[in-house]
Amino acid sequence: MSDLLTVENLTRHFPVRVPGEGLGGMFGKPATLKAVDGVSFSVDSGRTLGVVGESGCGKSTTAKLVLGLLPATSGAVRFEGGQVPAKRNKQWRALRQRMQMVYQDPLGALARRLPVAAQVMEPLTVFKIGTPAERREKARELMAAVGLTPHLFERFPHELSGGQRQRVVLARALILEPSLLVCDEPISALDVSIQAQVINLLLDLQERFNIAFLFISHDLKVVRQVSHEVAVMYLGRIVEQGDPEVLFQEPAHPYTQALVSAIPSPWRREGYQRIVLEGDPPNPVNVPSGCAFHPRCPHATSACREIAPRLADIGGGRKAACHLLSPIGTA
Ligand SMILES: Nc1ncnc2c1ncn2[C@@H]1O[C@H](COP(=O)(O)OP(=O)(O)OP(=O)(O)O)[C@@H](O)[C@H]1O
Repeated sequence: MSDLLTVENLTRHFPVRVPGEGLGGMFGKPATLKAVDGVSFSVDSGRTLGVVGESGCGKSTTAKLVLGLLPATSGAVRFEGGQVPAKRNKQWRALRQRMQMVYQDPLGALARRLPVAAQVMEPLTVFKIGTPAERREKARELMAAVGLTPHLFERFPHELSGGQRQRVVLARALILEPSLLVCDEPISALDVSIQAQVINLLLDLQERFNIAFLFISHDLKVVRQVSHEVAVMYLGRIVEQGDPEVLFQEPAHPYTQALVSAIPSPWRREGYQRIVLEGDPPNPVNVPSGCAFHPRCPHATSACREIAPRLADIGGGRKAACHLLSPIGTA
């Protein structure tokens, strides 16, 4: 199975201004915010890579870089054998047909004054695919595939429930037959009772259409359920990556251990204690030296304060960026 999506050493730094001292600091000192800082991964056809990490760790920025919605500062994204271009040119538009995005807020993603069937059909019109009758037929097919009944087809988004709207968004994303769906918190705006339905639908669609997912969420339970592989991000970097069952049962990196320890029990091993992280929440403008996690890490040594660990193989198909887990080597 060859990689569908390969991300190599991707970085995105934002120029920002931070409050400074004296009069000159009134307007803020220029600084660099490292939202994504050297991220590499790959996703195979029909597989799911789940990306987790606390707010601000760079998940959404990674998604935008993959889709070419944001230019990278450095690094590369390869999709279906081609480089995703930095500019929105003809090649980018062709690739974008094959990778689609599902956002958190389905209402915000849909036009208010257009019946949902017309919105599902729209990508075919934009890309001039098929005749009007063929487009209508394809839209009906897709809406049925995501579990929308015909009496809803001509309704407006505000006349649907949150779950139905997310189904519309999915039908529209699938109509161009993408091979990759980038899902950024796709269920977090939905009622808990509906979340499971949408997750089951995503799993079903993946099996039927062999779609790969880059699945971003802060909900570790959902990520464990849907993912074939999980990447844990901290301050713009992947700190641990591997099979979800192993990673969630036996988290190796101290940060993953803390994340997993916060998940309500049946998941936790017997005797597994909740780990409360000390120290301030991370600031991507002022990334700590060495291992960025060291100020909050209960096991940090002097080496951790000085040398940035690289993401290295720690056995069992797992990778971690931690000096405690692999011999010292810088990132
Ligand atoms: N356009 C921008 N300009 C400056 N900073 C930005 C910009 N976009 C994102 N950031 C910063 O980059 C960092 C990563 O943001 P990102 O949205 O990728 O995080 P996230 O992990 O998706 O967070 P959340 O789970 O809250 O959505 C944050 O510190 C954010 O404030």
